[in-house]
Amino acid sequence: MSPCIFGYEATKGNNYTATADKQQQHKVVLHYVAFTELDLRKSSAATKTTAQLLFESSSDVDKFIQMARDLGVFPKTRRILLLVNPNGGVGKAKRISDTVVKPMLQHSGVIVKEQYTEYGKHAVEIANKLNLNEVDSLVVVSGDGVLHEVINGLLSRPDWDRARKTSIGIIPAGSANAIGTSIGTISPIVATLAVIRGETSKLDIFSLSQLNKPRIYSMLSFSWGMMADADIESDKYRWLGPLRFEVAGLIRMIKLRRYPGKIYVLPPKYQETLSTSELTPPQSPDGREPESRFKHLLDSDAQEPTKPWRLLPNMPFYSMCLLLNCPNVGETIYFTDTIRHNDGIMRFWYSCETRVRKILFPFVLDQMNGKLVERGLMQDVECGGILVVPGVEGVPEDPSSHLIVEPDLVTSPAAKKLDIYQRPGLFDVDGEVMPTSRTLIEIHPSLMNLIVPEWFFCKGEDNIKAKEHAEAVIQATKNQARPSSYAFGVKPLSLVAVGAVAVAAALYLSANGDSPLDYIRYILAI
Ligand SMILES: Nc1ncnc2c1ncn2[C@@H]1O[C@H](COP(=O)(O)OP(=O)(O)OP(=O)(O)O)[C@@H](O)[C@H]1O
Repeated sequence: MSPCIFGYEATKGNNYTATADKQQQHKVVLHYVAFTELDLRKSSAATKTTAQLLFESSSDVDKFIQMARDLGVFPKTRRILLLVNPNGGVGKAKRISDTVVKPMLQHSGVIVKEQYTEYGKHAVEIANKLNLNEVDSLVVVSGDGVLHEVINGLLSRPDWDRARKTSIGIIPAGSANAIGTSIGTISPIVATLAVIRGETSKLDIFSLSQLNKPRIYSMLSFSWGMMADADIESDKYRWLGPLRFEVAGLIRMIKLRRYPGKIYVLPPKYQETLSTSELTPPQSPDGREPESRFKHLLDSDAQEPTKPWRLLPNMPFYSMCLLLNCPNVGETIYFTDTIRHNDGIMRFWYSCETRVRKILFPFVLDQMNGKLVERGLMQDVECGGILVVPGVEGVPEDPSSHLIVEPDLVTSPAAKKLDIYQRPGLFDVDGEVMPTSRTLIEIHPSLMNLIVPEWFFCKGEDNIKAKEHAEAVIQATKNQARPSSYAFGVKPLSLVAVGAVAVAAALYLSANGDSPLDYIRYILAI
């Protein structure tokens, strides 16, 4: 990859003589990023460095700078609001901001205002109140959670249609960092370079509607079942960093739950089959964002959805469901290469599998190589909309809110025999919990603009250079032997985690009078 300039400093000294002190010469220092790896999913993929150009006169310096600007070599002047979550990840956001982001922005010509988020959901408020005349891009130094808040703050404004055009960016500094990993900006240097250069690609957004509740917007994922539980429960192990997902996932996989419910889907690209008058969405009474045309399905007294909706087969008990907008679920889970954040399609995976060994091994062995979905563990559905009808509704942590809405699925003798989970399973949207109830999920293709590296290739965008680079990266990823820190496809730290959990489980079982051998037999036999 060619080096990429992100800023410069010009000094004008005395006119040139062979003996002049170098410090006093006319010079331009170019700040640029050099790439050391082709696979930009690695945090060590790039380094920043400088080159010095000497000129004979100050007018030569001016001419050079003007020419470089005209040719687009230097970044364009823009105004950025930088939101830093001091608590993101294990508190690394502040360090990344101070040691990488701000020093790089200093010479870029980009005008920056920095603000710390002070409490949960603060970023929603900031994006909601932002003066759009003063900011061109809203960039977070955080995990995916704060970007989710920014999107929700912008899209819930009365002037959402203008706000959605403000470009948004992320410098990954959280635990999962799914968006940054997916677009190849996991290195803070590459991410900051992308923010400075300001190239954007379209971003599809999912909206999640529930009866009488404000709509929620998602740029990344919706899940229910094993993966949702593992993601949300992993918050207890935040101190472990990205490893927290593996530990929580393992615990949840060992005792899988069956969740009762039904899921209906619309055909993919359904919107394109509608006439223009059908496409114009009805405005909500307060003039806010357009309402859903399928809003009537949210009423629990509504009839079963009819054509073009269809009920997914293998109902009515799930072990996991996942809707995803990009290839990575996190830094350590590369799910599939078949999704892009701007392809206008919803891809949904679900599984009714509850045999531990059938789930555990693919998740341990294939979580980094994109083969998780190739194993047939999960059914893959392309769709244009989803209606999720859980058998038990409520706020998971509030027992007084729990309501069995599908008694046949939950309390029938057949359900009891299958040990169906009697409480609401967690609904996880972009890593945040939402109430578990009838939910309509719709796609809004290309609704927002996401800052990406200028070589990032997205289907439908005609950029040959970016396409070639993307293909080279995919090929390199497929060909590469696993990084040396992996043994038998598993990170040593994961092995330590697996070992620690196994020992803890054995001790726990011994304390309860059970034999650890019975436990191992139980896992292998189910
Ligand atoms: N100053 C703060 N104090 C406490 N919580 C905060 C603060 N600022 C933001 N938050 C909350 O921190 C949560 C997590 O933030 P973030 O997404 O940056 O990190 P993460 O969860 O570690 O990363 P990821 O989302 O990639 O897993 C968000 O829900 C946000 O509301």
